[in-house]
Amino acid sequence: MTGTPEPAIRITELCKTYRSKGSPPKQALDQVSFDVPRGQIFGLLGPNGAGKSTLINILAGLVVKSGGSATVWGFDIDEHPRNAKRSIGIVPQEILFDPFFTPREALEIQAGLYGVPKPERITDALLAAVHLTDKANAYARTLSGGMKRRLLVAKAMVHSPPILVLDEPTAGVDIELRQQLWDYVRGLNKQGVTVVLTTHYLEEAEQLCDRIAIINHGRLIANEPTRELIAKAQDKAVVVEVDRDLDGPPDAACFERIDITGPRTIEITYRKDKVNAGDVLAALQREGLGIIDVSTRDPDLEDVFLSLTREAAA
Ligand SMILES: Nc1ncnc2c1ncn2[C@@H]1O[C@H](COP(=O)(O)OP(=O)(O)OP(=O)(O)O)[C@@H](O)[C@H]1O
Repeated sequence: MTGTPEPAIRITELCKTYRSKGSPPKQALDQVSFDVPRGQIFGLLGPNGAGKSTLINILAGLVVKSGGSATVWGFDIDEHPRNAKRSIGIVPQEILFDPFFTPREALEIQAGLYGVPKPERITDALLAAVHLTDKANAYARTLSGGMKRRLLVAKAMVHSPPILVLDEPTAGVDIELRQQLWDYVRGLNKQGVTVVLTTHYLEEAEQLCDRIAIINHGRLIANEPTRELIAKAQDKAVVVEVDRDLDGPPDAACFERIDITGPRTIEITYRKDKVNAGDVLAALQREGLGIIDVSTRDPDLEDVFLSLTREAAA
C-alpha cells in the first residue's frame, strides 16, 4: 500500500467575514474544508454569492482569510506564501489588462513578474496553445472578448504552475471558443496540471470535472466524484402518453410533481427511493388511463444542484 499523495490544494475550516464601515459583517465562508486531489479537473460550484470567488481569491493571496488554513501544492499560504503563489495560476473572473500591451508583451511582462528567466519563457508556445499567434503583436484593446479570455489563461500559465484555477472562464464566451478553451484545459490536465474551475454552466461541469464541490451561503454542501454525485439524485421523471385527453392531473399522492405537457402527455417526477416507474404506471391505470408510450428522463447535475441547494435553504 502506498500512502495517499499530498493533495494539490487542502482547505481546512476556512472562514471569511467581510467587514466594512456602515454595513453589517458579511460571512462569505463558514468553516469550509475540502481537498483537491492532484491530477484532477475539480469543479467548484455554487449559486451567485455563494463564496466561490472569495475562496479562490484567498488562495491567490488577494483576500485575507478570517480563519482556518490552506495549502497549495503542500505550501501553507501563510507560512510559504511565495511558494504557494508560484504553484498556482489563476484566471480571474474580471478581464483586466493594460490596453496598450500586445499579447506577447503581456505574457513577457507576466513571466518577468514571476522571475522566469528569458531562455525558459514559453511565450510562443502559450500564444499558439490559446490560438493567438496571429494576434501576438496586436494591442490588447483590439482583441475580442473571447481572445482576451484566452490571453488571461495564457497569462496564468507563464510560470508553468502545477495548478490552474479558472474563475468562471467561459462567462460570455461563445460555444465554439468555449470548446477551444476546454480542449486546451483538458490538454493541460492530460499533461498533469491539476485544474480547478468555477462555472455556472452545470452541463460543462458535468462533462469536464472528475469531482465536484458545491458551496451555498459560504458552506460546503457536497464534495464527491461527479458520477457519484449525480447517482445520488433521487428525483427521476417518467413521461407518459395516455389514450385520452386529460382534463386535470391524476390524483396520486406518491408523486413529487405532475406536469401536463400536452393534451395526452404527462411528465411525472417521483423519488426513486420511494416508488418506481411500475408504481407510477399502475397509479395511472387505476385512474382508468390507458398507457400508449413511456419514456424516462435520468437526473443530471442540474437536478442534483437544485435539490441540494433547496435542501440547504430549508
Ligand atoms: N469586498 C467585499 N466586501 C463585502 N462583501 C463582499 C465582498 N466581496 C464579496 N462579498 C460578499 O460575500 C459573498 C460571497 O461573494 P463571492 O464573490 O465570493 O461569491 P461567488 O460565489 O463568487 O459569486 P459569483 O458567482 O456571483 O461571483 C457575497 O454575499 C458577496 O456580496
